[in-house]
Amino acid sequence: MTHIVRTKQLTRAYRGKEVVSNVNLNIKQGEIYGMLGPNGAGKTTVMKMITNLVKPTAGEIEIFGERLTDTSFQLLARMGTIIERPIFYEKLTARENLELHCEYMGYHNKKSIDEAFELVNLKGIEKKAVKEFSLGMKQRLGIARAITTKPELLILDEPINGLDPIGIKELRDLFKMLCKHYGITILISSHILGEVELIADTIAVMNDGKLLQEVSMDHVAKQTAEYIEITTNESSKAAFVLEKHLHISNVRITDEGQIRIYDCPIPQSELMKVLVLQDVAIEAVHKKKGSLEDYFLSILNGGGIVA
Ligand SMILES: Nc1ncnc2c1ncn2[C@@H]1O[C@H](COP(=O)(O)OP(=O)(O)OP(=O)(O)O)[C@@H](O)[C@H]1O
Repeated sequence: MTHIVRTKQLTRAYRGKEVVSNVNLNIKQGEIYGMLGPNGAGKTTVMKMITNLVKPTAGEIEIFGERLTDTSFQLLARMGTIIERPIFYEKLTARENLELHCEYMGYHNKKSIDEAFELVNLKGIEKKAVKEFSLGMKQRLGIARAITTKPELLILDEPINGLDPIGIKELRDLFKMLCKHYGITILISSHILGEVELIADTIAVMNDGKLLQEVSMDHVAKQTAEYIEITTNESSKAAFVLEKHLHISNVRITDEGQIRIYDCPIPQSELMKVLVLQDVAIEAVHKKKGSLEDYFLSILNGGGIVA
């Protein structure tokens, strides 16, 4: 598996206080990687270090397989970024802003500016001065600017802040499309679970400067799958019966002694019949679905869900 970004023990301290501590990220080529965490978790600082805006106190960053240093201009030219709010020359038009950006980046394919405007749905208004743009339009212009130079890696810090639901959906679709059709790897941060879960392939959960978990959404989906929960004070016997008589082994016994059956291959009624016939005393049976929110809260609270 090729990794586009890897950080090793990445750490940053301000006045002796670590705001990012020993963070190891592994961002794979072609994926959308979501950094999730409350305000102040350290997400922006990690992104600033990856884009050379802030120097790490300790640790290493590897981008496109090369170690990032003070002079890694070639590596930085392969990235498109929006860190914190995108800043523009307000009196200039949207197009002039992008043209200036291309000049600054030494990128000389002006046609890509038209493509970028089209992709972010700003075609037709690119001759307007940026000062007339709404917040949502500025966010989209920021993304247009980040993609004009055809980056291989997009780094977007809270890109959907302040957008309305339609704007959010448009950007979500755009990110997926950039990833799928253009093969761009995207690192995106957010403090809102619902935003990240809908687009990310991998999620890094951060809190208080630490990476609590790096997990694939496929894994999370399994953790939050449907299950049948049986309440009994004979959980070991029940698990034995399930295995012996029904060959059901995808079972977990909770701390409270309930049995959770994942991917149950037979109807609930049949399951009950067999347990009752084998003399297992059952108090209750429920069909349940693990919630994604609970899953992440359990990570944030230092728990973690065991498969
Ligand atoms: N230049 C700085 N000097 C001192 N402390 C800083 C500096 N930049 C960031 N911090 C502190 O580092 C911590 C992490 O900030 P950071 O902006 O990386 O978090 P975040 O997860 O991106 O949150 P947010 O979404 O609020 O920006 C915060 O406590 C912040 O106050």
